[in-house]
Amino acid sequence: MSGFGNEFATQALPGTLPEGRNSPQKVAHGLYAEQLTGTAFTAPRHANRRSWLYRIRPAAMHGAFSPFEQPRFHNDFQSGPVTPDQLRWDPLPMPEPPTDFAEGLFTMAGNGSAEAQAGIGIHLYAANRSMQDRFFYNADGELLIVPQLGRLRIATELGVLEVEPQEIALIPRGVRFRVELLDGTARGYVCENFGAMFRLPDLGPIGSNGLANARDFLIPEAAFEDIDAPEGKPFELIGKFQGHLWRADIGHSPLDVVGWHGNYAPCKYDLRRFNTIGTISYDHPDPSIFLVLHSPSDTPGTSNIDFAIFPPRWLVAQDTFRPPWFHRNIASEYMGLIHGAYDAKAEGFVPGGSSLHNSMTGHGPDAATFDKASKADLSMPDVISGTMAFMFETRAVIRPTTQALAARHRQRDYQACWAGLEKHFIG
Ligand SMILES: O=C(O)Cc1cc(O)ccc1O
Ligand SMILES: [Fe+2]
Repeated sequence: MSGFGNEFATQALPGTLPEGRNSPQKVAHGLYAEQLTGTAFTAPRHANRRSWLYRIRPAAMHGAFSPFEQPRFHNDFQSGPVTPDQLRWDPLPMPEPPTDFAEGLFTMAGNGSAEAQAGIGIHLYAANRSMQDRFFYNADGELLIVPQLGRLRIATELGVLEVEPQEIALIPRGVRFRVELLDGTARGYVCENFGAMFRLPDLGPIGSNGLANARDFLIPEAAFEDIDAPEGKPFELIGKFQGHLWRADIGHSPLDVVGWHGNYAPCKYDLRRFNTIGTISYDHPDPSIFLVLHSPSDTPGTSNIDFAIFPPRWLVAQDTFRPPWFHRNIASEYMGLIHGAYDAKAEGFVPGGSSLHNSMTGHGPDAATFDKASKADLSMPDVISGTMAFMFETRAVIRPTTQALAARHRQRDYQACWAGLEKHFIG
């Protein structure tokens, strides 16, 4: 099905969805009715998100929760000093022992909290096996999954999404799912959104089309599992709740929703469908022109999180330094690279890598990029192809975790990329 935030109705067995009401005395096929709300009951209609699920067993059926030990995945963004240094990392190394998606999550940075209902958790994942007899949900926020290596099959309560690198998946807060690896190994980025749900940005003078078009977001049809755990060998439900992981026994697959209707559902989007808009005269526009999704904050025009991409595009600007300019912003920027090379960095920023430039920290093109772009022949258009970088941009400072700062894959010489910028001043 297609269309961001649309109202959908889907059933894997005919006659599942009740007509004219949500909660009949008896649901067809002996199912239970359950409502899943993602916004306040009283949220304005345009922002109100909920779905009705018709399932084999209610979500309430599972054992008691106890802590699940996975110390690399958390929301401890510290309250002490945070370095204003420019930071960059190589990709997270692939694990050697069998590691699934939940076990392979590694928290890099973040701000805010689930409790504050504002902020971001930024995580990487590296996995080499599918989740087996195990299901995951996140009560703390919506998950934006950005695969960088390997295709994922994400089986959710509301249906199955298959995503490959250069596609993204959005899993709403609370929705239970299992991640299977279709290529044996997988690596990527996860943005955990503690604030308002991601939405498509207003387009202003761009008009009624452009950037990420609503119809290119794909939503799964209902698909269910009717699986009971073997006697004495329960499955596992892992929940993330208030910054920590918990586990509970569950005697059946919770992916047992036979039909659902509503507008609170997972979706996927192919970043290659992005309608990229840029200058056809002069100057390099602000990166807000590349906005895919944003989570608004309580201040109009100032996002909790912006998810922007840097896709293939033509550069035609005249009398212009065409790559990203040198800059300092009030916002903070965490970048990743899915594919190819990024136009502001000649080397060192590799696919699977990350960079972090916090509020008012100076950054921009490296010395090699500055040199090349300052001498480029602007009478010819230039094409940037075979690339896909992205940015999680937030209003609050992005605090790197202790493990990210200490990580072997951190590039401790990152600042050297600007050391070769020469003094050209002629007084
Ligand atoms: O820092 C970066 O590379 C991201 C970025 C790109 C751009 O085109 C303009 C501003 C900006 O922060
Ligand atoms: Fe920047």
